Amino acid sequence: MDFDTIAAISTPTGEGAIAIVRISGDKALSIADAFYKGKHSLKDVDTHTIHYGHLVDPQTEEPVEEVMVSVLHAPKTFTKEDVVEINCHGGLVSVNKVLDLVLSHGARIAEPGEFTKRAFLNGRIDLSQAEGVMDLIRAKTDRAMNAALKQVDGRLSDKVRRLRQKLLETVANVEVNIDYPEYDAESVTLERLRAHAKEVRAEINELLATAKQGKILREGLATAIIGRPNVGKSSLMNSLVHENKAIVTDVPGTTRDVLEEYVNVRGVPLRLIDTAGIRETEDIVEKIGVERSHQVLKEADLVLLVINSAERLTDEDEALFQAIEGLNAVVILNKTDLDQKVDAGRVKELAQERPVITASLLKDEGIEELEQVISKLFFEEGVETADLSYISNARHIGLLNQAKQSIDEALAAAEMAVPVDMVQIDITRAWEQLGEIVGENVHDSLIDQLFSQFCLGK
Ligand SMILES: Nc1nc2c(c(=O)[nH]1)N(C=O)[C@@H](CNc1ccc(C(=O)N[C@@H](CCC(=O)O)C(=O)O)cc1)CN2
Ligand SMILES: Nc1nc2c(ncn2[C@@H]2O[C@H](COP(=O)(O)OP(=O)(O)OP(=O)(O)O)[C@@H](O)[C@H]2O)c(=O)[nH]1
Ligand SMILES: [Mg+2]
Repeated sequence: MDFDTIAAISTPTGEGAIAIVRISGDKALSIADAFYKGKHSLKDVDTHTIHYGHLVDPQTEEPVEEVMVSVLHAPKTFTKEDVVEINCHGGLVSVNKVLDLVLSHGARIAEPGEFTKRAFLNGRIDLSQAEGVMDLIRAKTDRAMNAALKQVDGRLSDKVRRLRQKLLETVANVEVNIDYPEYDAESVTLERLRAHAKEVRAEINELLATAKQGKILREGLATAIIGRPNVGKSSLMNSLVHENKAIVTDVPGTTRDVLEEYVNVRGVPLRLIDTAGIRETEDIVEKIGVERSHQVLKEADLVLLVINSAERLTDEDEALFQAIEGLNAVVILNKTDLDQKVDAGRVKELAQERPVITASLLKDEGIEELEQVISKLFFEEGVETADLSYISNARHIGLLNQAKQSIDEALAAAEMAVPVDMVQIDITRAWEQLGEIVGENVHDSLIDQLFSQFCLGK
């Protein structure tokens, strides 16, 4: 396809050793060559080679930067277009000067995600692979990164293509039946269609079964630490992240706002949320914090309820147990190094089926057990798919559900002995819905919206 030449800074902003300005498009080489001075003209060098030299502003003849320039000829590049990457010194001023030079010689500044969008539009990758690229950048744990990498490699695309092929074959069968009714008795066709459709439905169900964990892998399990003031919530946060991120003091009401940290607990990504201790309070700042704590509770996938075992249970503790009714939770009886005053039997009763762990965060006791319980909660429920192909993207989940419904409708129609070409309509719809996952027949505005969520220079 014919596109203009784009450029962007492809490394994070800030000071670093090296920064890269990436250029892609027909004019990439001639643009870079206009201000590059080295041993050879960039037009004469082999593809996939890197060259030392200087950038010189042709107007002022002032040297701008000392650089290394990579030259990559189409089509074996990230975008399938000619690509030039200028590796310059990683200072804000330097890299922006280089970008300005590139832009003033005929390149246009790239939109967020535009390099990856070109890889898609030029047919190097499909839409689910492009979405995988973004997940790769955002991955917060090894596991999430592996899953994203598989998607970039086309694992999901291959699966979706196979399912579509299977549906297509049933449709082809139906066509034969319509065109040459004498070839294949309608009942035989329907029988085959039913069998194939059921197979596809089963595989879609398998994919959907990985979705819950996929979403958690991507976004982290929203884990709220709650409890009365001063019971050790912030201490728990610090123990789990193995760092002193949250302020811990012996003053009740220390944590005023909600504090978030990502942590990897035995492969389970947690989005840990430390909250303000929940109590009736007149302090205006603390009051807002307490309201936010209640809000966090509403959105939590998992609750860690901390109780001070060196004090008797209070009405506030009992109220907290009520507040977590119906939620996944682990109860932590903290401060076991002090004189024990809590009624452990009553806590067990209030916790119902939920795990209760005793801990002394001050002495670093109980954390191992808690980590074990969390990873068990996460992996026990289901399917830890061996090949790590999780579905985690809301768009994919929606489309899989739609395709499943279309197949259900086809199967229901087949049961009711409606004409076979009516059944075909439902199967074709399922085929189209699966196609949207890999980017077939998707609307331009959806494409634009998906890529605009990428970061600049990607
Ligand atoms: N300097 C630099 N590093 C980078 C990237 C980049 O664009 N520039 N990437 C950007 O994300 C990633 C690497 N991704 C890439 C993916 C495909 C191709 C590519 O040229 N593919 C061709 C040819 C493959 C081959 O030679 O075998 C193709 O698939 O046709 C290049 C980079 C990570 N590191
Ligand atoms: N003895 C003892 N003290 C602890 C233990 N865990 C935490 N503490 C102390 O309890 C006090 C409160 O701890 P924090 O972690 O700040 O408690 P919090 O629940 O976050 O308190 P707020 O933010 O005020 O709601 C601090 O002085 C901690 O050092 C423990 O296991 N044993
Ligand atoms: Mg705190």
